[in-house]
Amino acid sequence: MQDAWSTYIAERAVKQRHTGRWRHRRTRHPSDGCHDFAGNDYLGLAGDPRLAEAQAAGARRLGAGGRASHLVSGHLAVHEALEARLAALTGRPAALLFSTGYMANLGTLQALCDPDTRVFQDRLNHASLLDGARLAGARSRRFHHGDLGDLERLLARAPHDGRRLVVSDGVFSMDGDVADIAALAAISASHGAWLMVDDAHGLGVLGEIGDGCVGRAHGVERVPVLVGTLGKALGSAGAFVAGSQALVEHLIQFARPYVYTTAQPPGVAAATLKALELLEAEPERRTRLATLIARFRLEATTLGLPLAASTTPIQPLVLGDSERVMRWATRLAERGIMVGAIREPTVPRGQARLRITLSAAHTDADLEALLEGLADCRARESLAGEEAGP
Ligand SMILES: Cc1ncc(COP(=O)(O)O)c(C=O)c1O
Repeated sequence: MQDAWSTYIAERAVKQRHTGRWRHRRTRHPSDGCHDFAGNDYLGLAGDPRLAEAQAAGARRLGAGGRASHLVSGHLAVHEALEARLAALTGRPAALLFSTGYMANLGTLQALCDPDTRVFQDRLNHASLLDGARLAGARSRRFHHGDLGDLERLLARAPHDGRRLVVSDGVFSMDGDVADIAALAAISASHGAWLMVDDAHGLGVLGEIGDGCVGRAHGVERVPVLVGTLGKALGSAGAFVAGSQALVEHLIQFARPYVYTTAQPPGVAAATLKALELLEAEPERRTRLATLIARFRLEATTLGLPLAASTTPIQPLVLGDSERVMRWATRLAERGIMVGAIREPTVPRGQARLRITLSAAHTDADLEALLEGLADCRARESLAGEEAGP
């Protein structure tokens, strides 16, 4: 006879498979010859040997492990140096390092909010932002994606007691569009709310110096809470929250995912410092990325592919239904091309998509292979009279 846990696990598995939501992992090696259009390594720094060398040198000097939490004995000079560099990059007085972006968002919302806080989130915000508000027990409302009128309406209607926080992704991870930071900041200020932006996908890519879609253009008085992640364009791992000294101090005191976790291994912090050095020294990475984005969009338009209105390295092709997305992704995989196959519940029903991401590390041949693969998917679909979708 099955015990209650086995039954529960088996039933959840059946339901997950039945609804087409079963998730798979693929084991691969970064140099397996695949054309990788699924990652977030936008500047091609993750595979740069100089980051690996910096990481190894950091580990040799300071140890491979994080040893203890930051508040016990894990906080080293290399973490302090990295926080200072991140604060300078984003034009903020201070920054606090977290081990992952998920934890940075969870910890920040948990430390700032409580059941008396009113949180206003873009409907397409990252799961970690939604989970953070839930963890805090905050009163959350979600506004229609990018709909500033809807946000204004919700703010105007909500009682004016207590603290209010407007929360948005900077670059939306599944759509690639960029939030209107200036407008969000103005609306938040006029309704007495703070603005928190998670610029996980903008940092390193957008802004004059790769400081992201918030960065120096929108100072701490306009965007008091800024989150950036380090495992995407910066090619290493971890995340940070940048803002006033008082905000950082508050997080050190109250953000449980900061307090109760082991510090980031020092080698990882050393690798991120190297990435920041390369971000400044090699602006051609961003120029190359911009060229690839422009070429992809031009040629995809010529092929009649359902491009989204994105100018960032995230270039989704919204194919509609999940089966169609899986068909295209499988056909591309047969050609050695990896793309993200994104389905419900990550995106709303009927908006399943191929999430194609571009990187400065892609060669012209990589891009041509992708475009040929996509053209082939399209042609085979027409031949077979398969569902063409939008
Ligand atoms: C917008 C956004 N925020 C936060 C995260 C989480 O960051 P991390 O992977 O460092 O946990 C992600 C994705 O991973 C993301 O897309």
